[in-house]
Amino acid sequence: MAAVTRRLRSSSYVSLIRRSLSTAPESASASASSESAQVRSQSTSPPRVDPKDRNIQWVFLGCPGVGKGTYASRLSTLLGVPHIATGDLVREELSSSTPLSKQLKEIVNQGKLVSDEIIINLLSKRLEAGETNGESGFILDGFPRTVRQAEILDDVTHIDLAVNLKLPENVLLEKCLGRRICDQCGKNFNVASINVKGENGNPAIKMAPLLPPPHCASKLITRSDDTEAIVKERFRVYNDKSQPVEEFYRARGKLIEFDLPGGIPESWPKLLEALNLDDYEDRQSAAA
Ligand SMILES: Nc1ncnc2c1ncn2[C@@H]1O[C@H](COP(=O)(O)OP(=O)(O)O)[C@@H](O)[C@H]1O
Repeated sequence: MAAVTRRLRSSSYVSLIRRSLSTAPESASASASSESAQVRSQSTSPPRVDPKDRNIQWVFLGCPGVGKGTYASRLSTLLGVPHIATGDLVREELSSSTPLSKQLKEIVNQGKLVSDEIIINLLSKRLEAGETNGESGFILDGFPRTVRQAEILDDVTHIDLAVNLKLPENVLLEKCLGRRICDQCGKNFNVASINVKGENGNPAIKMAPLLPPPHCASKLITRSDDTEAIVKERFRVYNDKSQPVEEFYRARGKLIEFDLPGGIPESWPKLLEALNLDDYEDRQSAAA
């Protein structure tokens, strides 16, 4: 583990990603997904080890709108590791006026994925900055999103756990359409009030809106890619390109499947339980 941490901290980690990118064949995705499809192991269960003694190099998977950002960010605060969301890196780039931002705008607003090359360059820069600041460990949100990205990550470092958050697609659509961001502070909110009846063996799901405080209420904006047509295209792209990534980690015994039972109050304690962190939060608050 120490060797991996050293490797992660050393700047060679970033150059390794770049080197892997230039050598990984495009066709790797197809072969890896068919290989993984043959090996179907059960979801894993993380060890009950104090996170202080545990290497935290996790990835969060899941459809657009499922709440990867919400839960990855809460866990990052709890565990003291950086939360790195590639969607945020893309949006930061979009807000600049570089030639790359124009290219990205077009891709993102069609609900498509940015190329592996571009996303890995953005991620490498972010990791490089983290290395300089002495960061250790990470929770990646929105990466990897293709099997090729997963293979490149696997080539350069060890991933301990892949957490796959799940919600039914009708709930995901409502959640995406309800998303709002405060233009000033950047915090995320959701104005959707979700109340889906249980049918066809699926449980009922209720989620209260996550409303902004008064000082953010007049500054809410909607992401340009959160329209119904673009969200549906993103679901299609997810099923096509990103779902095989679930299989990639399942085949390696690293996948935790987590069906969200409702909003944050119901889901957060259950997620901590699934990650064997349920008593860790209590111990942290007791120590504070
Ligand atoms: N790992 C990635 N690979 C390719 N494109 C990405 C990746 N991460 C983010 N993007 C681009 O940024 C957009 C927004 O990402 P994100 O905020 O993670 O969206 P979502 O809410 O759909 O999970 C994506 O639709 C895609 O165009």
